[in-house]
Amino acid sequence: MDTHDPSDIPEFLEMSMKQKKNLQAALLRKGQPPQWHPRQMMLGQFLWKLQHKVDRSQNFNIGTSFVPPPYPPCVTPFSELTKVMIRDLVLETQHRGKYLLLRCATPQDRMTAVMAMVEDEVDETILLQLYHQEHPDQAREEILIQGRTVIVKEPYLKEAATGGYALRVDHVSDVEFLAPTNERIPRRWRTSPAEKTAAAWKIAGNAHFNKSRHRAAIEAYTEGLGCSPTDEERQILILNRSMAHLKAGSFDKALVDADVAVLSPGASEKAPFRKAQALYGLARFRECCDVLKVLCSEHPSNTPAKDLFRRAVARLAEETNGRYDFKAMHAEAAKLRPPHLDHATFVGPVAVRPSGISGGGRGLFTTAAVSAGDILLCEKAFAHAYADESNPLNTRNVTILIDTTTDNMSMGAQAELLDRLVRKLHQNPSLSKAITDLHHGDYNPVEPTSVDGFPVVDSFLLRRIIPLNTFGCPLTTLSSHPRTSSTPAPKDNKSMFHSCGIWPLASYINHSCTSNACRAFIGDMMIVRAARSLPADTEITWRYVPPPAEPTAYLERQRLLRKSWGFMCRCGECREARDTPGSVLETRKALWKEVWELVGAQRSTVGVESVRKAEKAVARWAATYKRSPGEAPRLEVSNLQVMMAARYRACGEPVESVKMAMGALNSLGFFIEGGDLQGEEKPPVVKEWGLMADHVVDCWIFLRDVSQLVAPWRVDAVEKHAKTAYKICWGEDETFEKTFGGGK
Ligand SMILES: C[S@@+](CC[C@H](N)C(=O)[O-])C[C@H]1O[C@@H](n2cnc3c(N)ncnc32)[C@H](O)[C@@H]1O
Repeated sequence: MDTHDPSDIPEFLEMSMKQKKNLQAALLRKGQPPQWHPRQMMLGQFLWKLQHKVDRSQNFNIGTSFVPPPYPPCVTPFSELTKVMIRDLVLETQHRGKYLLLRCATPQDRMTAVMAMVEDEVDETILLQLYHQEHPDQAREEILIQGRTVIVKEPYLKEAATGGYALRVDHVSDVEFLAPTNERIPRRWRTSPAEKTAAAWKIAGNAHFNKSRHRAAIEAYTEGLGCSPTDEERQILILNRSMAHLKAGSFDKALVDADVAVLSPGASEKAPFRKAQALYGLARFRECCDVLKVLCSEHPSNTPAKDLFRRAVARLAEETNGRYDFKAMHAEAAKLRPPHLDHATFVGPVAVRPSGISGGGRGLFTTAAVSAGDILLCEKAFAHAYADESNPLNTRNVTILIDTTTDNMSMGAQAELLDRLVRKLHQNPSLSKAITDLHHGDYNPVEPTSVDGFPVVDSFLLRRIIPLNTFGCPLTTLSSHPRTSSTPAPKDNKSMFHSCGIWPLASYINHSCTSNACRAFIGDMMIVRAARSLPADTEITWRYVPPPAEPTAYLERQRLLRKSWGFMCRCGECREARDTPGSVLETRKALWKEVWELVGAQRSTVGVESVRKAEKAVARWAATYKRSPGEAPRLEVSNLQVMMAARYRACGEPVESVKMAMGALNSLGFFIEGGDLQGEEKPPVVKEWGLMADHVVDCWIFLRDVSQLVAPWRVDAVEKHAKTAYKICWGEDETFEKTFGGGK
């Protein structure tokens, strides 16, 4: 939702079509043995390219990857796989039930994938391409180290885009890196590491850790643990490994190590601290607080523990009562890049249930009555990829993933999101279900979620989940909204963003153009509020695509919904648009022209007679609808009424201008009692909130400003409604006064 879709860009479309043809040609050779080139030639070519590679840190570089048709990750235990040699492989085929034992014959190269030439035990050579191996935030360490042994399970051989052949590994769980002492390494490939003792491995591990080589550090500490360490050495190795896991984002493994350390005799205070850090990383704040409470009472001078305890208590409070310091969150988002904030998810009175919308699968429902503006959830992104919206491709390396099966393209941050998601699930299987349970269309995922004790991550499943469940997002709604942004809004794609993320619970919300909830962002936090009063057991809905800019946009909206999410919307607004005959659309077009000519923005001054004429034209337009505004909001009519309210005000007609502004709200389905400037002095009471269109807040602010001049008795009530509308759109009302000033 709201993400840039590069698949309509002609250059990319052309590239995709070309590659599709290449793929189809390659698939014709499926099952055939490849024409192998001599080993020296293949190694020479790879090394030559590596040596003559342009320094990519100095150049703008686009890496393209064409995703092959989906193939499943290996879920067969290693003991049931049989070894094959490179020469046994056939083209465009996944070799189920087989594995390759390989040694890295060259240093690695890095493009969209991590690559190296690898050889088997009879010295056959091939290019190995590993995808999604790296966490985008982490210091880049060597993954395919020359001389190291790797196992590729159920290998997939394909023609490489650059010519020749390659083993393509899309599933991180299909490759195993063997530590130097692993007994599966053939004797003639074995090298004897310099480190022989636990103490030496600890020193080696620490050296790697200090250079942010966390994989290597973890491996060294693991080797040390296999060298009969003393109790003291074991405690240090385990705690250091736990720390390296924390740094690598493997909170599950960090927790396992910390738990072992806590139970070891003579455990130091670092053990519960590591445990608390891992629990914090997994957002298990209550357990984290429990551990830290004991630690801080036993070691009152442990400052890092006290600091973490303070943060964990704050997160627990957010998670429990949904109260956030939004101003502080804005300050954090302004400072941090990427804007990944240190806050907890609050789940309000909502639950996932079968949707009431035909074909809608599951949806999110209220479990208690809520009022307009109430918080439904404030969710921390499970994964979030940031791009500076003012210059989204201002990075040296841009990745474009082109899926020729689904015709889906992702670029920059969207491609990065996939890497982030794969790494997070691979490193933290305890968190997987939140993502793998999300809607994935007709994709059939594999059953087991682990094999040989290791998590299985299906990157093709995630590739299906991402386009269906991802939200494009600004740095903050406050900084991007046309009303509060310091940069002018782009004319097209006004709510499309390059930054994006996955908010799993929010993903259960189905689409309706006549939505009843709104989302706003502060960094990687999404705030969802009720846009109207909702009784308990109401299905929450919002718009997947922006509201139509013009009456004819109905078909375009349906096309977008069908293309991206596979359904047609049948809300009141869409049914009204569908049932509107062409002749009525023609009438509306003519009326729009008439109104525009009478009071349009191109006219510097407008006489009150023209505004009255325009008002009549708008009334004729409003009479063309079959359904009430409550059922089918009339966005275009409302927009025109806002324009006329301003015109009446400029003509010195406050009563008429208030009537028009209230009319603009009524056209969106608002039902407001009192509040006009004639008759009794009754402040407006909103009985029903309507569609939360972009101009709703402006309307209320307009009403407040007019009231200040001619009817101060209504200012407080109007400002209260303005604040509620602001809270719904911007997610919070702490910045309301700064944006729109105080009421008096
Ligand atoms: C982000 S998911 C929403 C949660 C999803 N309903 C589920 O069961 O997990 C988007 C998918 O929900 C379904 N969906 C959402 N809104 C719908 C609507 N108004 N009518 C029919 N299907 C809808 C479509 O299958 C769409 O691809």
